[in-house]
Amino acid sequence: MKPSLDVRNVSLAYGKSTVLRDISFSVREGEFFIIIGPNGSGKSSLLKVIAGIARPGSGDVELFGRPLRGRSRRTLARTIAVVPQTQPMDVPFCVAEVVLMGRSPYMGLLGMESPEDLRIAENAMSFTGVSELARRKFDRLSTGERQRVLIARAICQQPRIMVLDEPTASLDLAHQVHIMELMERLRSHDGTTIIMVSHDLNLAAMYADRLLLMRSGRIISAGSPGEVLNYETLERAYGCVLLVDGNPVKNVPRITLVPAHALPPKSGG
Ligand SMILES: Nc1ncnc2c1ncn2[C@@H]1O[C@H](COP(=O)(O)OP(=O)(O)OP(=O)(O)O)[C@@H](O)[C@H]1O
Repeated sequence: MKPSLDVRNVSLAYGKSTVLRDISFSVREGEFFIIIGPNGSGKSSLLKVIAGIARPGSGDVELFGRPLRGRSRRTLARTIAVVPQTQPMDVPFCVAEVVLMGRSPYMGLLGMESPEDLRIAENAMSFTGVSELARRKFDRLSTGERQRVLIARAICQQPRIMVLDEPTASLDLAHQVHIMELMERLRSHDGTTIIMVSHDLNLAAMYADRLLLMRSGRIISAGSPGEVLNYETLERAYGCVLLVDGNPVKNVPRITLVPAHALPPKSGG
Protein backbone atom coordinates (compact mmCIF):
# COMPACT_ATOMS: atom_id res chain seq x y z
CA MET A 1 0.00 0.00 0.00
CA LYS A 2 1.19 3.55 -0.73
CA PRO A 3 2.25 5.74 2.23
CA SER A 4 -0.30 8.27 3.41
CA LEU A 5 2.40 10.03 5.40
CA ASP A 6 6.10 10.34 4.77
CA VAL A 7 8.24 12.14 7.35
CA ARG A 8 11.85 12.66 6.24
CA ASN A 9 14.70 13.93 8.42
CA VAL A 10 12.46 16.28 10.38
CA SER A 11 13.95 18.46 13.12
CA LEU A 12 12.10 21.04 15.19
CA ALA A 13 13.27 23.55 17.78
CA TYR A 14 11.39 25.91 20.05
CA GLY A 15 13.84 28.80 20.29
CA LYS A 16 17.19 27.25 21.16
CA SER A 17 15.69 24.01 22.43
CA THR A 18 15.65 21.19 19.86
CA VAL A 19 12.72 18.86 20.50
CA LEU A 20 12.70 16.70 17.33
CA ARG A 21 15.97 15.37 15.93
CA ASP A 22 16.20 13.91 12.45
CA ILE A 23 12.93 11.99 12.55
CA SER A 24 12.10 9.75 9.56
CA PHE A 25 9.27 7.26 9.15
CA SER A 26 6.27 6.59 6.95
CA VAL A 27 2.72 5.44 7.62
CA ARG A 28 0.77 3.28 5.18
CA GLU A 29 -2.74 4.16 4.04
CA GLY A 30 -5.32 2.64 6.39
CA GLU A 31 -2.74 1.88 9.07
CA PHE A 32 -3.38 2.24 12.82
CA PHE A 33 -0.15 3.91 13.94
CA ILE A 34 0.50 4.84 17.58
CA ILE A 35 3.29 7.06 18.89
CA ILE A 36 4.45 6.30 22.43
CA GLY A 37 7.20 7.59 24.70
CA PRO A 38 7.81 9.32 28.02
CA ASN A 39 6.68 12.86 28.89
CA GLY A 40 8.47 15.55 26.94
CA SER A 41 9.85 13.14 24.32
CA GLY A 42 8.34 15.18 21.47
CA LYS A 43 5.19 13.21 20.59
CA SER A 44 2.78 16.18 20.50
CA SER A 45 5.37 18.28 18.70
CA LEU A 46 5.64 15.56 16.06
CA LEU A 47 1.84 15.51 15.65
CA LYS A 48 1.90 19.30 15.18
CA VAL A 49 4.48 18.96 12.41
CA ILE A 50 2.45 16.19 10.73
CA ALA A 51 -0.71 18.30 10.88
CA GLY A 52 1.02 21.41 9.52
CA ILE A 53 0.55 23.31 12.81
CA ALA A 54 4.31 23.56 13.49
CA ARG A 55 6.81 24.08 10.71
CA PRO A 56 9.96 21.96 10.99
CA GLY A 57 13.34 23.71 10.96
CA SER A 58 14.57 21.09 8.51
CA GLY A 59 13.22 18.02 6.74
CA ASP A 60 10.04 17.35 4.78
CA VAL A 61 6.57 15.97 5.35
CA GLU A 62 4.51 14.52 2.49
CA LEU A 63 0.87 13.48 2.54
CA PHE A 64 -0.02 10.99 -0.19
CA GLY A 65 3.12 11.93 -2.09
CA ARG A 66 2.50 15.70 -2.00
CA PRO A 67 4.50 18.12 0.17
CA LEU A 68 2.70 19.54 3.16
CA ARG A 69 4.58 22.80 2.86
CA GLY A 70 2.67 25.55 1.09
CA ARG A 71 -0.78 23.99 1.36
CA SER A 72 -3.57 26.20 2.66
CA ARG A 73 -5.26 25.31 5.95
CA ARG A 74 -8.50 24.70 4.11
CA THR A 75 -6.97 22.24 1.64
CA LEU A 76 -5.05 20.52 4.40
CA ALA A 77 -8.20 20.16 6.53
CA ARG A 78 -9.78 18.02 3.80
CA THR A 79 -6.93 15.53 4.05
CA ILE A 80 -5.98 15.52 7.71
CA ALA A 81 -8.13 16.13 10.81
CA VAL A 82 -6.72 16.76 14.25
CA VAL A 83 -8.36 15.78 17.54
CA PRO A 84 -6.48 17.81 20.17
CA GLN A 85 -5.97 16.88 23.81
CA THR A 86 -9.24 17.55 25.59
CA GLN A 87 -9.04 20.39 28.04
CA PRO A 88 -11.84 22.29 29.68
CA MET A 89 -12.50 25.19 27.34
CA ASP A 90 -14.81 28.12 27.09
CA VAL A 91 -16.74 27.41 23.92
CA PRO A 92 -20.05 29.24 23.65
CA PHE A 93 -21.51 26.73 21.18
CA CYS A 94 -23.77 23.73 21.45
CA VAL A 95 -22.56 20.27 20.42
CA ALA A 96 -24.28 20.30 17.00
CA GLU A 97 -22.59 23.62 16.15
CA VAL A 98 -19.15 22.37 17.23
CA VAL A 99 -19.56 19.22 15.11
CA LEU A 100 -20.73 21.22 12.09
CA MET A 101 -17.53 23.29 12.28
CA GLY A 102 -15.85 20.21 10.83
CA ARG A 103 -17.61 21.00 7.54
CA SER A 104 -16.06 24.49 7.23
CA PRO A 105 -13.28 23.32 4.81
CA TYR A 106 -16.08 22.42 2.38
CA MET A 107 -18.37 25.43 2.84
CA GLY A 108 -18.57 28.40 0.48
CA LEU A 109 -17.48 31.96 1.22
CA LEU A 110 -20.64 32.74 3.17
CA GLY A 111 -20.10 29.72 5.42
CA MET A 112 -23.65 28.45 4.89
CA GLU A 113 -24.13 24.76 5.55
CA SER A 114 -25.92 22.66 2.91
CA PRO A 115 -28.41 19.84 3.65
CA GLU A 116 -25.51 17.49 2.78
CA ASP A 117 -23.32 19.15 5.46
CA LEU A 118 -26.10 18.69 8.01
CA ARG A 119 -26.52 15.04 7.03
CA ILE A 120 -22.79 14.38 7.39
CA ALA A 121 -22.76 16.08 10.81
CA GLU A 122 -25.75 14.01 11.98
CA ASN A 123 -24.08 10.80 10.81
CA ALA A 124 -20.86 11.75 12.60
CA MET A 125 -22.77 12.42 15.85
CA SER A 126 -24.58 9.12 15.55
CA PHE A 127 -21.29 7.28 14.82
CA THR A 128 -19.68 8.66 17.99
CA GLY A 129 -22.87 8.33 20.08
CA VAL A 130 -23.40 12.03 20.84
CA SER A 131 -26.69 12.65 18.98
CA GLU A 132 -28.60 13.01 22.28
CA LEU A 133 -26.17 15.75 23.33
CA ALA A 134 -26.74 17.82 20.16
CA ARG A 135 -28.36 20.81 21.96
CA ARG A 136 -26.15 20.72 25.06
CA LYS A 137 -23.48 23.38 25.58
CA PHE A 138 -20.07 21.95 24.66
CA ASP A 139 -18.24 23.39 27.68
CA ARG A 140 -20.69 21.76 30.13
CA LEU A 141 -19.92 18.23 28.92
CA SER A 142 -17.82 15.62 30.71
CA THR A 143 -14.30 14.89 29.40
CA GLY A 144 -15.44 11.70 27.66
CA GLU A 145 -18.41 13.43 26.04
CA ARG A 146 -16.21 16.30 24.84
CA GLN A 147 -13.74 13.83 23.40
CA ARG A 148 -16.44 12.11 21.35
CA VAL A 149 -17.77 15.48 20.12
CA LEU A 150 -14.28 16.50 18.94
CA ILE A 151 -13.95 13.16 17.15
CA ALA A 152 -17.35 13.73 15.48
CA ARG A 153 -16.14 17.17 14.35
CA ALA A 154 -12.99 15.59 12.90
CA ILE A 155 -15.03 12.89 11.12
CA CYS A 156 -17.08 15.68 9.47
CA GLN A 157 -13.92 16.81 7.73
CA GLN A 158 -13.98 13.45 5.90
CA PRO A 159 -10.21 13.24 6.30
CA ARG A 160 -8.02 10.51 4.87
CA ILE A 161 -5.79 10.83 7.95
CA MET A 162 -7.04 11.26 11.52
CA VAL A 163 -4.52 12.50 14.07
CA LEU A 164 -5.36 12.22 17.78
CA ASP A 165 -3.35 13.45 20.77
CA GLU A 166 -3.94 11.20 23.79
CA PRO A 167 -7.66 10.70 23.08
CA THR A 168 -8.11 8.21 25.94
CA ALA A 169 -6.37 10.24 28.67
CA SER A 170 -8.62 10.72 31.71
CA LEU A 171 -11.36 8.45 30.35
CA ASP A 172 -12.75 5.49 32.26
CA LEU A 173 -12.08 1.97 30.93
CA ALA A 174 -15.29 1.61 28.91
CA HIS A 175 -14.81 4.99 27.26
CA GLN A 176 -11.16 4.22 26.45
CA VAL A 177 -12.20 1.08 24.63
CA HIS A 178 -15.09 2.92 22.96
CA ILE A 179 -12.76 5.58 21.48
CA MET A 180 -10.28 2.93 20.29
CA GLU A 181 -13.10 0.88 18.72
CA LEU A 182 -14.42 3.99 16.93
CA MET A 183 -10.98 4.55 15.43
CA GLU A 184 -10.68 0.88 14.47
CA ARG A 185 -14.08 1.09 12.72
CA LEU A 186 -13.05 4.24 10.84
CA ARG A 187 -9.88 2.49 9.75
CA SER A 188 -11.52 -0.75 8.65
CA HIS A 189 -14.71 0.72 7.08
CA ASP A 190 -13.38 3.88 5.43
CA GLY A 191 -9.67 3.09 5.13
CA THR A 192 -8.84 6.17 7.23
CA THR A 193 -5.24 6.27 8.43
CA ILE A 194 -5.17 6.65 12.21
CA ILE A 195 -2.17 8.33 13.85
CA MET A 196 -2.42 8.60 17.61
CA VAL A 197 -0.31 9.56 20.61
CA SER A 198 -0.93 7.39 23.65
CA HIS A 199 0.56 6.77 27.08
CA ASP A 200 -1.37 3.54 27.45
CA LEU A 201 1.07 0.90 26.22
CA ASN A 202 -1.37 -2.00 26.65
CA LEU A 203 -4.16 -0.28 24.73
CA ALA A 204 -1.61 0.72 22.08
CA ALA A 205 -0.39 -2.87 21.79
CA MET A 206 -3.96 -4.14 21.31
CA TYR A 207 -4.91 -1.75 18.51
CA ALA A 208 -1.77 -0.57 16.70
CA ASP A 209 -0.49 -2.13 13.50
CA ARG A 210 2.78 -0.38 14.26
CA LEU A 211 4.23 1.65 17.11
CA LEU A 212 6.80 4.45 17.13
CA LEU A 213 8.69 4.78 20.41
CA MET A 214 10.31 8.17 21.08
CA ARG A 215 12.67 9.54 23.66
CA SER A 216 14.34 12.96 23.85
CA GLY A 217 13.16 13.93 20.38
CA ARG A 218 14.48 10.79 18.69
CA ILE A 219 12.98 7.54 17.49
CA ILE A 220 14.17 4.68 19.69
CA SER A 221 12.23 1.92 17.99
CA ALA A 222 9.55 1.43 15.34
CA GLY A 223 7.68 -1.68 14.28
CA SER A 224 4.91 -4.05 15.32
CA PRO A 225 3.93 -4.14 19.03
CA GLY A 226 5.89 -7.39 19.35
CA GLU A 227 9.01 -5.75 17.95
CA VAL A 228 8.86 -2.51 19.95
CA LEU A 229 7.51 -3.62 23.32
CA ASN A 230 10.37 -5.59 24.79
CA TYR A 231 11.62 -4.78 28.25
CA GLU A 232 15.16 -3.68 27.32
CA THR A 233 13.84 -1.05 24.90
CA LEU A 234 11.05 0.08 27.23
CA GLU A 235 13.25 0.32 30.32
CA ARG A 236 15.75 2.35 28.30
CA ALA A 237 12.98 4.67 27.12
CA TYR A 238 11.06 5.07 30.38
CA GLY A 239 13.81 4.47 32.95
CA CYS A 240 11.67 2.30 35.22
CA VAL A 241 11.32 -1.40 35.93
CA LEU A 242 8.71 -3.16 33.82
CA LEU A 243 7.52 -6.70 33.36
CA VAL A 244 6.76 -7.67 29.77
CA ASP A 245 4.85 -10.90 29.19
CA GLY A 246 2.11 -12.12 26.86
CA ASN A 247 -1.33 -10.54 26.79
CA PRO A 248 -3.92 -13.25 27.55
CA VAL A 249 -6.50 -11.62 25.22
CA LYS A 250 -4.44 -11.02 22.08
CA ASN A 251 -1.07 -12.22 20.86
CA VAL A 252 0.78 -9.01 21.79
CA PRO A 253 3.07 -8.07 24.69
CA ARG A 254 1.56 -7.01 28.02
CA ILE A 255 3.33 -4.37 30.09
CA THR A 256 3.15 -4.28 33.88
CA LEU A 257 4.79 -1.60 35.98
CA VAL A 258 6.89 -3.12 38.77
CA PRO A 259 6.95 -0.87 41.87
CA ALA A 260 10.16 -0.75 43.93
CA HIS A 261 8.55 -2.50 46.93
CA ALA A 262 7.60 -5.48 44.71
CA LEU A 263 11.17 -6.09 43.56
CA PRO A 264 13.06 -8.97 45.20
CA PRO A 265 15.73 -7.79 47.66
CA LYS A 266 19.18 -7.52 46.09
CA SER A 267 21.39 -10.46 47.06
CA GLY A 268 24.77 -9.91 48.76
CA GLY A 269 23.71 -6.55 50.18
N1 LIG B 1 5.37 25.83 22.52
C1 LIG B 1 6.47 25.38 23.12
N2 LIG B 1 7.49 26.21 23.42
C2 LIG B 1 8.63 25.77 23.99
N3 LIG B 1 8.85 24.47 24.34
C3 LIG B 1 7.86 23.60 24.08
C4 LIG B 1 6.63 24.01 23.48
N4 LIG B 1 5.85 22.91 23.34
C5 LIG B 1 6.56 21.88 23.85
N5 LIG B 1 7.76 22.30 24.28
C6 LIG B 1 8.81 21.44 24.86
O1 LIG B 1 9.15 20.49 23.87
C7 LIG B 1 9.43 19.24 24.47
C8 LIG B 1 8.54 18.18 23.83
O2 LIG B 1 7.20 18.47 24.20
P1 LIG B 1 5.98 17.63 23.64
O3 LIG B 1 4.73 18.25 24.17
O4 LIG B 1 6.12 17.47 22.18
O5 LIG B 1 6.27 16.22 24.34
P2 LIG B 1 5.29 14.99 24.58
O6 LIG B 1 6.10 13.76 24.30
O7 LIG B 1 4.04 15.16 23.81
O8 LIG B 1 5.04 15.12 26.13
P3 LIG B 1 3.79 14.63 27.06
O9 LIG B 1 3.80 13.12 27.03
O10 LIG B 1 4.17 15.15 28.41
O11 LIG B 1 2.53 15.23 26.51
C9 LIG B 1 9.22 19.40 25.96
O12 LIG B 1 10.46 19.62 26.56
C10 LIG B 1 8.36 20.65 26.06
O13 LIG B 1 8.60 21.33 27.27
